[in-house]
Amino acid sequence: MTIANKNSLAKDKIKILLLEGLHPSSIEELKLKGYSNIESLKTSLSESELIEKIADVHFIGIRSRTQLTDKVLSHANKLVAIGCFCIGTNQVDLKAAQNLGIPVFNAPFSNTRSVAELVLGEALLLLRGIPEKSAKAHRGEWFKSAVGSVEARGKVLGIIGYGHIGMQLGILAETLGMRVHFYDIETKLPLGNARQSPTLESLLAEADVVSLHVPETAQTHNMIAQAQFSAMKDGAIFINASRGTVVDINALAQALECKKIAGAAIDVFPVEPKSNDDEFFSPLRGFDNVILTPHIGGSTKEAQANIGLEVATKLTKYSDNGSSLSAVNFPEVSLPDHTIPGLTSTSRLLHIHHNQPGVLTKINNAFAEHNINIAAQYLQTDDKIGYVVIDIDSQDSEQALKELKQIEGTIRARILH
Ligand SMILES: NC(=O)C1=CN([C@@H]2O[C@H](COP(=O)(O)OP(=O)(O)OC[C@H]3O[C@@H](n4cnc5c(N)ncnc54)[C@H](O)[C@@H]3O)[C@@H](O)[C@H]2O)C=CC1
Ligand SMILES: O=C(O)C(=O)COP(=O)(O)O
Repeated sequence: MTIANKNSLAKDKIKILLLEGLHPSSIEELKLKGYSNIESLKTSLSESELIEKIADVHFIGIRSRTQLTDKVLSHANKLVAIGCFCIGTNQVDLKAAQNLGIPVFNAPFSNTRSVAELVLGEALLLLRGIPEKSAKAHRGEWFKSAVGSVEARGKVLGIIGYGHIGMQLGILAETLGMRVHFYDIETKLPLGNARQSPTLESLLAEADVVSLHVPETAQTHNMIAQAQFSAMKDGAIFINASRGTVVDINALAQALECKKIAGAAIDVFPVEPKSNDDEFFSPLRGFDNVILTPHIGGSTKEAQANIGLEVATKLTKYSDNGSSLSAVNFPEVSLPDHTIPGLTSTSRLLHIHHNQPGVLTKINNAFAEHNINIAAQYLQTDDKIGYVVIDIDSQDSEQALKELKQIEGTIRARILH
């Protein structure tokens, strides 16, 4: 049994729900830090199941399938933080979470190498027409031919979205002698001999292999549709391991049908089955020259183990000392550990508020009125919210919490320890 301040929760009362079969490293890390009240499920949950379950959960861990919508979050009365055990955070309504004072953490690097390796492997196979030849062989057909088969060496790899994955892919591809061109909305430092294309159209016109590595945003929705397929080279190879919504899937099916695109590898889909037991429907089923994979770009032993540890550590740090470093929707505060000798007799309080002028002054005035001595104070804001962490003498913690809750603009206030 862990001991807690009267107004903070004992660790064994902190309820953690982990979904989508997270790697055991996540549970190991949580347990190591003293969190034992963990429910871990292999699958995602539907909206109604989530609404029911999330009501008494303090932390939730998900991957890319679980949709934490505004509606679901409005039932998350006790939720302290969300861990996305993946890169993408588009499955969470980040604004809704922010308004409720709930930080969202992810693992921005852990599975990037896995995606880059998969994409490069697929590019090589598709340039040689292997998926088609393999499919025929499985049906008893012998299709020995060099027609349409080319080496990767000297070919142009067009990367759309030159971020963590796109850059690694570029470096790996150059080791094979590919020429790397990329398109990004930001000006990026080209690694190796890569070069940035000024427009998406110019990139599409020059690439032998086009690979997508952008996040799901309003801007990337259907960014590759009929016009973009038309702008590609005849016989180009197309790869998408980013998000299904980035590509008009029917336009891709058409481009494959008319042989504009010679082959494709698709890992992500506009609609993906909720579990391995559900049937997968797609207009791309049945094309021998298309590699279809069930959203496994980041699904390697190494990536999942690293992600489990990384995100669990971020959640326990936030829970243990209030550190919000690397939250994607929340002001980032990096804090000293409260177990540092000399700080043990202090209490730490967290205050999350709407970012409006004067909140800090009001807090300090209220504390001064009650002779509450502030040992340390950390404040960060973003355009919407402010996050202040305050260390005070332990004996004053209850009064301080009372004062914090009365400050105008307060979203949440609690005693951490
Ligand atoms: N298939 C899978 O299992 C996985 C898929 N992903 C997906 O891959 C995406 C990319 O991952 P990272 O490279 O780590 O992200 P990142 O954030 O490092 O890079 C994304 C890049 O895209 C650029 N970008 C954004 N909007 C753009 C636009 N409209 N046009 C052109 N460029 C644009 C950004 O400036 C940035 O350079 C993730 O957001 C995620 O959705 C990530 C991991 C695994
Ligand atoms: O990291 C990402 O964004 C991914 O797409 C991987 O998602 P997953 O953890 O495999 O559900």
